[in-house]
Order: sequence, then C-alpha cells, then structure tokens
Amino acid sequence: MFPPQSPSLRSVGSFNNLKKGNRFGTTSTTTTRSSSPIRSVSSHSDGQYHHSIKSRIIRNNPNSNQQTHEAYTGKIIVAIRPKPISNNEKKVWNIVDNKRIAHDDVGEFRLDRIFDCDVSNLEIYSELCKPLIDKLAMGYNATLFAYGMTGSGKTFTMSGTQEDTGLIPLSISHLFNTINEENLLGKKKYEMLVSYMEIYNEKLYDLLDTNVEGVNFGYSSNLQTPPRFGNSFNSAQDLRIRDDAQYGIKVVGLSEHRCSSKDDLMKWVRIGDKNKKISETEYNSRSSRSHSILLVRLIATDLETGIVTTSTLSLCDLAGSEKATSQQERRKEGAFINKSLLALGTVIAKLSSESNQHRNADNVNHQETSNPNNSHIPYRDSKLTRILQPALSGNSIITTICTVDIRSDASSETLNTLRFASRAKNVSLHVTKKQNVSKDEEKDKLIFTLIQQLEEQKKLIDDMNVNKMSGNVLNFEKHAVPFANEMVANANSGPNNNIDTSRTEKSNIVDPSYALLESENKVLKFKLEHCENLLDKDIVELQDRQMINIVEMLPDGVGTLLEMKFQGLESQIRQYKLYTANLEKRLASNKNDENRHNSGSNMVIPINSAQGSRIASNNSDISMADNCSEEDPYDIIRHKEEEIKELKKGLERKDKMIEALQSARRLRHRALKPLAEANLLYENEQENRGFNNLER
Ligand SMILES: Nc1ncnc2c1ncn2[C@@H]1O[C@H](COP(=O)(O)OP(=O)(O)OP(=O)(O)O)[C@@H](O)[C@H]1O
Repeated sequence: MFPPQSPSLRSVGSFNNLKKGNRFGTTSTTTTRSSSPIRSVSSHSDGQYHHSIKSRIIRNNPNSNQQTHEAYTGKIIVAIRPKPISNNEKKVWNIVDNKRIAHDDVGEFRLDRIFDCDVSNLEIYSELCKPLIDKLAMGYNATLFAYGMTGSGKTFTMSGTQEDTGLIPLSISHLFNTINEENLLGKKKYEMLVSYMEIYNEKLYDLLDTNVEGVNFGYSSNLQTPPRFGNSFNSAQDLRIRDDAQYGIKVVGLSEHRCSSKDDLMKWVRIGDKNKKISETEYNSRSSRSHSILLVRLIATDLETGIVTTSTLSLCDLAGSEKATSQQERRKEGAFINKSLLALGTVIAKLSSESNQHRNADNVNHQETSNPNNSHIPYRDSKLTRILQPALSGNSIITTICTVDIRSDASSETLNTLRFASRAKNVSLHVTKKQNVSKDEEKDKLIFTLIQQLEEQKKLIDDMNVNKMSGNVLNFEKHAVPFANEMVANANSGPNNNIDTSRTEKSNIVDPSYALLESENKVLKFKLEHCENLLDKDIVELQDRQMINIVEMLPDGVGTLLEMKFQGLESQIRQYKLYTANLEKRLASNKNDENRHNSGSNMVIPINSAQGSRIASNNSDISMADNCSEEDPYDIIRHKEEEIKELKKGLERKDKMIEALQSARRLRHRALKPLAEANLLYENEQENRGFNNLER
C-alpha cells in the first residue's frame, strides 16, 4: 500500500534522537531561562519525552521569567491536527501520545505536538498561537500556517466556524487585548495595518483592493469603496514581488489598511475571505483554490525611548494538495496548488538538511540560522515560497499546523503531510527584532517640548493677567504716578505759577480743543488706514517679482496711469504727514497750556480712591476727589500722545511703501527704456522714410 520507505521516512527514527536542547525556541545569550522548564501535562507517558511543546512555548512566553532582549533562536514548531472521523470509519493512523503518530506499516512520526481528533480551535490557539502573538507583541515577526491535504480542515482551523472560532479571529482578539493593556500603561503607541492576498494559479492578487471593479458583494457599509466581487478576477492585477531591504520581499501595490480595533481588522478579514477563490471539489464542497496570506503589521513606538519596533504577523491558509480531478478547471488549479506545495516542500527539505548539517558540524554554542551554509534555496520556484522567503530564511518565528485525515482513504496524503511536518520542525530560526528610532518620535518629542513651553507661557500670561486685575494699583504706581509727578514738576517750574481755582472742575481741565483733536485724529486715522489698504494692495502686487515683470511689459499708457496713481498716493501721504505734524504741534502747545493752568498746590486729579490714595502718599500737594468716575485728564493726554505715536509709525510704514513704489517705478522705467528707444528709432525711421518718399 505504501511506497518503500523513503530516506525521509527512515530518518523518522533520527528525529527521536535529536539533541532536544537545541531544538527548542530560546532567545540569544541575553536570555534568562526558567530554571525548571514546565513539563507536559499530557496523560500520555513517554520515556523520551523530556521537553513538551508546552515547555517550549512557555519558554517563549513573555509572562514566564524569561527576559527576551535580542534574537530568538529556535525551530519551526510543528503540530498535527487530525480531522475527526465518525465511529463507523476506519482509521489507519494512530495517535500514540501528544507527540507521536504512527501507522502500522510505516512507522512512527514524532512531532512537537499531536492533537486529539476532538481538540477545539480554542485549545490549539491557547497552546500554539497565544505564545506566538505574545512574541509578535514583543517585536518578533510571527508566522502561522496551515498545511495539509484538501478537505483536512485547514480553513476550519484558521478561520473557524460560528461554534468554534478559528485561530485567525482568536489571534487578532488576543493581539488587540495585549495592545490595549499596553496602551493603558501609556508606555507604547501602536499602529496596525492589514493586508490580505492570495496566490491563485501562480498569480498574486490583493484580496482587499478596493479599486478593483466589481459588484458590491459582502460590502461593509463602513468602508468607503466597495471591494471587488468575490471570485472575480476580471480587473484584478497580478501583483509583482520584489526584494526589499527592510522586509526581505515586498509585494508591489498590495494595499495596506489601518485598523484601530479588533472589529475593524475583522471587517477586512471578512471582506478578504469573501474575495477568496473557493470552489466545490470532489473532496470539499468549499475548497480553497488558492493560498491565502493575511498580513498584520504591528508598529510599536516606545514613548520613552522613541524606539520603533515593527513586527509582522503572517497567517496563511494554504490550499490543499489534491489528486487529479475530472473537472478541467479544478485540474488546472490543482496542478498549480501541487506545484507550489512541492516547491514549499523542497525549500523546507533543503532548509532542514542545512540545519542538520550545521548542527552536526558544530554542535557547540552556535547561532542557528535556517541556512547557515548559504547554499542555494529555491525560493523563486513558486510565488508561495517567494512570499514565505523572509519567514523561512529565519526572519520569523514560525508555527505550522498540519491537518491530516487519519482514515485509510487518505493515508498516502497524510504520509506526505507528516513527512513535510518532520522536515519543517527541523528548520532552524534566528529571529531578530526590527527596531529603529523614529523620526516621527523625534518630531513628537519636539512637539511635546514646544507644547510644554506653550503651556508654561500660557500660565505666565494667566498669572500676569491675574496680577493685572488684582494689582491695578501696581500698574498705576508704575505709570501714572511718575507721570503725575512730572506734570506737577513741570507746572512748578513753568513761568506761570498762579493757581486758577476755577479750573478745579473737569470741564475746565479738559479743553474743548481736546474733543476737536480727538475727532480730527479719528478722521486722520481712518484716512491713513484707507490709504494703507490701498498701498498695501499695490505693494503686495509690486513686491511680487513676476508682477513687476508684468508691469515692465505693460504698454506705455497703462504704465503712465499706474505712475499717476502712485504719485497721487505719494502726495496724499505727504499731505497727511504735514497734517499730523501740525496736529502734534497743536497738541504739544495745548499740553503746555494745561501744565501752566494746573501748576499749583490744589490741583484736583479725579481718580478712583485706590489710585488716589497711592498718589496722595507720594505727593502731599495733590488732593483727592474720591469716588469720581470721570476720566483722568492725564490719561486723555497720554492717549493723544499714543495716538500720535501710532500715526507716526503708520507714516514710517508709508515711507517704506513709497520707497518700494519708487524702486518699482525705477524698475519699470529701466524696462521701458529700451522700448521707448526702439519706439523713437522706429518713429525716426518712419519720418526718414516719409522724408525720402517726399524727396522721391
Ligand atoms: N476538526 C474538524 N472538526 C469538524 N469539522 C471539520 C474539522 N476539520 C474539517 N472539518 C470539516 O471538513 C470540511 C473541510 O474542511 P476545510 O474546508 O477546513 O478543509 P481544507 O483543508 O481547508 O480544504 P481545502 O484545502 O480544500 O480548502 C468542512 O466542512 C469542515 O467543516
């Protein structure tokens, strides 16, 4: 019934004799191992069973007392999941214990874990996937793939059913739980991106390409663009794979979608699943006709150190190997599937034998890698091996679930699967984290510092405002008292020291000319603003080099018009300047008058009580008019002075504008000069011609 024992099958015995210490996943020299590895909880007893899959996984678990700093060194973990059979079906493969599966005619295969037929997805997940996801969250790439003959339960295991949730949703859920916990601690910031692709008939398609035309099939209302119709490849593109320095390979044009929650990510998974190529075959009513690969990229930024760690989770549901079928299309698909699985098998066999050779040659304290001898591994023989190249060449922690059918009908396919599994578990891995310091993080830090500065400044301003509100007195002391003293001093030293008691009323202090001045100032200000607006507009235009060029190109007439406008504005400014100077003069003489009138001991300064008492304490000559709410005349004078200052500033600006206008005009003249000369030349020529004609 079975072919003669192949070399690989003969080697089964040798797997039992492997040095187990080398086979289990560890981290590099910086790793602190648990002193007593937890042993199997299995009821199966096996004398040679020293290191259970549990101990292997627990050592990889971040919750154990192991501290992982650097590289992870280990092997591909391989587990077998047999498909359940009914009572009346005959099985030919027997599960000896949780590590061994045997066939009476063939012998025994020893693997990392053999599950019972009635195992649930949740149990498989807890034992195999959870530790893998934990490693992913720590920054290692992680790959999980299901391998097995058609109909053996790969999709059942990976995607699951309503009753038995699959490894993909369970892993995603655990990943988000882990991230949310870390988020709560506030030490890391996570970003998650999802891609989903399939290899169908040796072509690579994006299962989440929302640009592909198609009927709205399974379209989630939360997405902006409907994905393509499931199973329709009319407008889908065969994507290219190219080498990539950062990730090993890159699928050119594969879409990536940001996900902020588990539901978000699962939405994309469901869309991708709907787009997968699925058909009915003799063995499976819903057979995956393609290899599907779900990629979840996790970008973790340590907020304290700024170190960014990128890790990728690859979840692969491979198409199943199958016998030739009568249907032409299925036969073609089957041929492609078998070819790519063969390529995967060859790559695994090569990597396995490389690892063996390397281990035999140097069994002491070496760093294991999947291809230590750097011999040729035919990754390019298929799209599948090309896609898995970075993971298989040691860039990812890998766990493989091989689904098998233990019935007699499928015994040779199961044998093939177990051979594949035996080789795969031999493949060494040396996985390092991908870390770098984020440029974004540097920016974030800068922004953070700036925000802090801003906060400090805001606080300072708030404090100052509070001081200002509660300490008007201080302000007053600072500004008004010296001013008042100065006024008094001026008055005392002035020529007229006579006290005019009639000026003790405010109406007497504030000369009507103030009101006039004020209104004149207002008018002047308004005119200046208007003028400024006009000039600003022109300056903006003229300061623009292109505009100047355009002006230079303008015909003479337009240029002259512009010039006239500028000249008009200039003269207007000059007039305003004169007018303001005049006002200033008048204001100054007015102030002197006031000083003269107010000099003397009984000057009344109508200020509020708080301010008044301060003045009184500084100058006993000044009496107070308590509770007087009217305006301080000195304030009025000060306002006028401030206004004048502002006007002066405005005029300075105008001067600058005029300078700019003049330079623009000079430029224009320079540009127009050749034109004018050419024009003159032309006119002279015309004149000469006319003259010549006349002569003729
Ligand atoms: N462990 C299991 N328990 C219950 N039902 C199972 C199990 N494994 C597989 N099945 C059932 O067997 C059928 C085939 O399974 P599935 O589609 O997962 O196979 P597959 O390996 O993905 O096949 P293919 O390679 O053709 O896509 C399904 O109806 C599935 O529900």
